[in-house]
Amino acid sequence: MKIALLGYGRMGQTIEKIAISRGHDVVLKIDKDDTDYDITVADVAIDFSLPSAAYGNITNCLNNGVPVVSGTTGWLEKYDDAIALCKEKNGAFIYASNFSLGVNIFFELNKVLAKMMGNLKEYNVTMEEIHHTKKLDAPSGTAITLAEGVIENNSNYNAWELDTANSETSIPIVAKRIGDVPGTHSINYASEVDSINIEHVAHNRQGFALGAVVAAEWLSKDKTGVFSMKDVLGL
Ligand SMILES: NC(=O)C1=CN([C@@H]2O[C@H](COP(=O)(O)OP(=O)(O)OC[C@H]3O[C@@H](n4cnc5c(N)ncnc54)[C@H](O)[C@@H]3O)[C@@H](O)[C@H]2O)C=CC1
Ligand SMILES: O=C(O)C1=N[C@H](C(=O)O)C[C@H](O)C1
Repeated sequence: MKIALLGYGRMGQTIEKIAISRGHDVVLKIDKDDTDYDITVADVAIDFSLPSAAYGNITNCLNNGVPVVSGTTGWLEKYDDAIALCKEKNGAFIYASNFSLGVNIFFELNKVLAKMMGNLKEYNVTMEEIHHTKKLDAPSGTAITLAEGVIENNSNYNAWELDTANSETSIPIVAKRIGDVPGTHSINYASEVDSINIEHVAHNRQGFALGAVVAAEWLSKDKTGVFSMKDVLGL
């Protein structure tokens, strides 16, 4: 498979190694100063760029009939426009706030726990995410997906807020930036008598990168439409 990497930073470089180890050719490595390139030389594109760049990269792929996988976070105010373009162009697109297998299992665990806690009003939920100091967006895309998982499955909550919640129905997400932490997410339900805590800890970026390459392999096999990692992993 011929892969275009849109964004050649920490994730782009990790994805390149994994893609090559799985027998793929990386035919384009596009970073911030590359404006003049032909995306159609690739069978599939993988975008891990910046919140400000992701939408332009995705629309370029969809407008040129190239299936695109995006893991960039912090651009989701334009997600519905990307979906509409994908449908209009009969294209293929996957966005995931987190491509790792472990986090996608954690997403499902979070939903089950949220449902179980729905009738237990004595527990209050809080979330925490910890990432490296170079991260541009807060809260993380993964934390937002986790908060949405609680809101969809527990009628005690209808919103999330960064740091402190201003109402009982809002989930506070505390975002910490420390060293080179690849990504730690935890969800805590606390009552006066006890607490329940679930946590996912990424040890490095390999899991995110492998998931993105697996998603690109899956998407490039004659798929049209908008998909998620649940589709790829069959969860
Ligand atoms: N969904 C997931 O599983 C994961 C998502 N991420 C997200 O992926 C994104 C990238 O993360 P990192 O690689 O750690 O960041 P990074 O800062 O190391 O790399 C981003 C690269 O994009 C480049 N760039 C800037 N403008 C561009 C443009 N127009 N086209 C292409 N590239 C451009 C930058 O120069 C930089 O080299 C972030 O939004 C991060 O939150 C990171 C890890 C996992
Ligand atoms: O910026 C990162 O590094 C990460 N970003 C993603 C997010 O915002 O959730 C995924 C992962 O946690 C690493």
